[in-house]
Amino acid sequence: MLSTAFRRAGSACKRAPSATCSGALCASATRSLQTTTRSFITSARAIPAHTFSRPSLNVFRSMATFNRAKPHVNVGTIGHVDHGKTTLTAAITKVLAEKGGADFRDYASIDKAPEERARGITISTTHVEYETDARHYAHVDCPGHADYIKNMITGAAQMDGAIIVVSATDGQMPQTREHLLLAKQVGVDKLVVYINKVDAVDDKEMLELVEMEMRDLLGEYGYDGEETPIIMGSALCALENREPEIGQQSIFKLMQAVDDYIPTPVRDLEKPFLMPIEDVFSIAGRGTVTTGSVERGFITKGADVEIIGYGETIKTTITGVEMFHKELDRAEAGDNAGLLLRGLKRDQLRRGQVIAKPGTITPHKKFMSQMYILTKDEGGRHTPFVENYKPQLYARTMDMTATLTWPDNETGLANRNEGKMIMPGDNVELMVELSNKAAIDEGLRFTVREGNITIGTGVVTKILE
Ligand SMILES: Nc1nc2c(ncn2[C@@H]2O[C@H](COP(=O)(O)OP(=O)(O)OP(=O)(O)O)[C@@H](O)[C@H]2O)c(=O)[nH]1
Ligand SMILES: [Mg+2]
Repeated sequence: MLSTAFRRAGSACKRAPSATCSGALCASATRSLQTTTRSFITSARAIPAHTFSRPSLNVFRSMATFNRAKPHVNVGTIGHVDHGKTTLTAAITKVLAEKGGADFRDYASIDKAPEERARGITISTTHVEYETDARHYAHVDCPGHADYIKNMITGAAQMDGAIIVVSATDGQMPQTREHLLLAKQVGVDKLVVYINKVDAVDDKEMLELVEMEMRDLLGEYGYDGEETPIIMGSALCALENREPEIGQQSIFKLMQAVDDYIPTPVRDLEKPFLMPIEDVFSIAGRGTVTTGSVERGFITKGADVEIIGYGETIKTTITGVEMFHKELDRAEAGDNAGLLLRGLKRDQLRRGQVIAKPGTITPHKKFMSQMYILTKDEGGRHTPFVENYKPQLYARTMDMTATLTWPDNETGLANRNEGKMIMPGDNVELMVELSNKAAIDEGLRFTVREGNITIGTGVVTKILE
């Protein structure tokens, strides 16, 4: 238990440094470590020493050692309340643990999700890890609907693919649709469907109907309704070692489908180069240097680049790469670098622009977004806001005034308020117009603030202009 806490504390910091996480062992991770340690100590006190030491030893003995050389993929369970997301998560770890590919995590330990903070929002999520023969997975399960929404919008636990759980007894329900829509919005392009609770349904036709309806629904939300794998089974049977056909076997089938159908994500290093400018200096005799943290790809001396944002795009060449006051040939994703630019004056450059491989990102002013508006308790607004609200938008290193308007064609999820008021706690689709051009791409995450208050957090879903 303690070791899991340490692992979690360590892994929490693989996130990109943000306002709440400054790299190394960030505050939130330390806090969750402390909380877990504290609860560990409290619970230990209640149990006689002999019963305490034995299970904890077994935990260490049974610990799976994961093969980090395998491709890593982030997945998660999504779907309507009570359809069996947590039971399935526990079942996957149980079935894979028997092959040495996981540490079994029981239902209670998954459902007792620790609270994390991302972009000022409290989100409860549990991460479990396991591996198949082909890949290593980090899997996220949230205890409540609101946590799924925040998690998907902030990308606090980003998913490269998802397992959507649908109960055979209910079929698709409102949150099945809502999670499907959100997943598509935030760029989860491939899903696998698990039709759960097959043990509770005798009628074969009923199962076929649920499958047919799911295929239609997938198509409706822009997924491939024909190709998407749909697995039928019972997570509870798998967890309780009953009816292996629909229990354990269904978990193997599910993981095979996840291995085969959800693609391995492109690593940051393999993406085209992009570095947001943090600062600009002019160095006598050498020229203009910009500093920043390389977001993706790599750059070498002599490469052609574009500077995008605020005004016209500028073309130039990198004449030097520096790190730790040393001149180098190359900087790559994750590095803090200084880049020397040919023929540019200091006043042509500013924080908030990005330096990118030519043609890979373009400047825009207007886009669609999916946003979560923070509640008062999360430090957000106390009151609703109306159309043409103008907060400050922060993304990468830039901040600009943004005008928020309601989209013309409202989707089912957007703008629940008939009176066109957005309430704290809402999850809405909003149109954003920036005061200036900025390097924007679909999937870019941002926050909006007013004064010292974080109003909301969002993700770019579609470029408009
Ligand atoms: N009969 C049957 N019941 C199941 C199965 N899987 C889960 N359940 C039951 O369904 C209920 C809900 O399961 P959970 O795993 O908590 O569902 P969830 O989707 O995580 O629920 P929330 O996190 O509250 O949204 C529990 O009582 C489970 O025991 C199954 O395969 N068969
Ligand atoms: Mg659950």
